[in-house]
Amino acid sequence: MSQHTLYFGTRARMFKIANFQDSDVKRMLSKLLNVDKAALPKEELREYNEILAYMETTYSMAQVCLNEGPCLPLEPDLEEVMATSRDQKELLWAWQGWRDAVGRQLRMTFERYVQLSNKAAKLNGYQDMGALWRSKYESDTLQEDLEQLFQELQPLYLNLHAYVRRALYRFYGPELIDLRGPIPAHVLGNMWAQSWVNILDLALPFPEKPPEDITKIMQGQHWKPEKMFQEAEKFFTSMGLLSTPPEFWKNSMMERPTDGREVECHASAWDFYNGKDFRIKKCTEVTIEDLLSIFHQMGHIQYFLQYKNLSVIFRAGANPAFEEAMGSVVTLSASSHKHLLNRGLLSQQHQDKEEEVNFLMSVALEKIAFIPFAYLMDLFRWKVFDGTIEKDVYNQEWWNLRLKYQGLCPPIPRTEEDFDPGAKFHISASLPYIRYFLSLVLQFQFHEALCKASGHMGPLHRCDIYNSKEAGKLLEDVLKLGSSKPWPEVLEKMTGETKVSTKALMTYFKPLLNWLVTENVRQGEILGWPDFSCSFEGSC
Ligand SMILES: CC(=O)N[C@@H](CC(=O)O)C(=O)NC[C@H](CC1(C(=O)N[C@@H](Cc2ccc(O)cc2)C(=O)O)CCCC1)C(=O)O
Ligand SMILES: [Zn+2]
Repeated sequence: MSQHTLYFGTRARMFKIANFQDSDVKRMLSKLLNVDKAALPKEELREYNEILAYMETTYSMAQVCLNEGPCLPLEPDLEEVMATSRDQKELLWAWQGWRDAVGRQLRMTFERYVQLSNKAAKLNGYQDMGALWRSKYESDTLQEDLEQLFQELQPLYLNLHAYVRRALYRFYGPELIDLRGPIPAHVLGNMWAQSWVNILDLALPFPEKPPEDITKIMQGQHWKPEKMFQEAEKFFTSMGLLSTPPEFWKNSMMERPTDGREVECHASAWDFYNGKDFRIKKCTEVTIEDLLSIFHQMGHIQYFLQYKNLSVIFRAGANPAFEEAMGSVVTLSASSHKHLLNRGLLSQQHQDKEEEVNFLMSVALEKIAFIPFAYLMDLFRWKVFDGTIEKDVYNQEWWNLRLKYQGLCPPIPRTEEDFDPGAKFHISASLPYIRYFLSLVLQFQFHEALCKASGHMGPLHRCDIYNSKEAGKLLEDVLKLGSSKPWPEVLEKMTGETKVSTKALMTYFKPLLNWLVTENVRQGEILGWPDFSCSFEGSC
């Protein structure tokens, strides 16, 4: 891919785009001009690739060892501890151990990664790598638009944060939780506190009506990873979309290898750009969380399949957030009560009002909790690339953003020996992240449009587009355009709107927001974290 990019990128530089009339040719030339890291001189490209390999290998090989016991990898062991342990000392052990094993090791390398990234960006005509990443969205008001979306979602996040803080206070007590302060980052059920769905049991609005445990039902029905992949594929084919070719089933890695091979377990979907070979690599566990993640990956595969006949220059999503939203929009239907009941993964026929609030809470703990995290991940990196954040304050600036946007603080003091952002996959793998923030808003906008096309009546959170050929046709018309048209045109084709809007997301969560506001008023909650004075240097 790098050779192809360099060869055609170099030749594209011989032409002045302004001299062309055909909009497709102009679009192709402008995309070819960006050769990303291939612009680096040979020596520095080699060093850059070594740095990327070192960061990703460090991340994928890292383990945290018990005193005299075994060493635990991130997937599935440390993630399991973070998800299920309710012992804050054990949570702290995993949280700190992971950051010592990964973040600390990457600190120096990351500084060199920033230098080489910015050099590559400049050689492509960009101010810095952040500017190159943002250029994928073809908008000169991107940062303002993103801030506007974030502000519109604040009421929802602040109410959820206050409510969850109260739930954690009830369980862990005042010595750990300050009802007017930020939440310690290790008790939210996830290594990066980016999704809080694993503490649903502590935050269930109506605990006397707990939802059925779908993971237990899957294991009881002897689900295997392959069946999970087939289930995800069936969702797409039920809508009249494309099935996966035989190579997919032959070449994908669906489970962690048992032959001793060390693999990067973070799930990913791969297009080999030959129109035939498409793969998913995942260390699958039989859980509902992994089933939904496979739906997400299969969404990437469906996009690859739909645009495989386009010129290779246009084989990408309309913008990176479209790619992410295509997989996630399907999970909104797949995780609905109606769908899970229809697929035999739930037995309870209907949900009453209170069970519906419980359900919406579980979706909010996954999707609303994620908003500020997804926003700050690249706010941090953009500032690192443009020099606003200097290398000797990487970690304290990271925690300033975690406090400001997520209302979290580190459970123990952090120093500049640490490099906590490096403990997140996408930072060690140099994968941009703002795509997930934008995808969160887009996926609800798509969900609303697809539900309408499928003839769904009633609340958005009860919609399931499974089996809808109309929704499938709408999706297909968008997916097969790839990145050949400006994304506002593609958005309009799907939703009738040319702007990203939080309206659909707010509609989906309206019943929950009403309940949250009432509950928080009843408890006299403070929204936000005015008491952010942490006891010692920046920790809770
Ligand atoms: C060659 C290559 O790089 N391919 C790309 C795809 C492409 O560019 O074509 C790719 O496979 N990227 C991997 C990444 C994997 C996952 C992820 O990392 N998710 C984020 C954010 C998130 C969190 C919750 C959620 O519900 C949805 C997303 C995280 O876990 O932090 C892990 C589980 C889900 C998605 C992905 O699929 O996006
Ligand atoms: Zn994705």
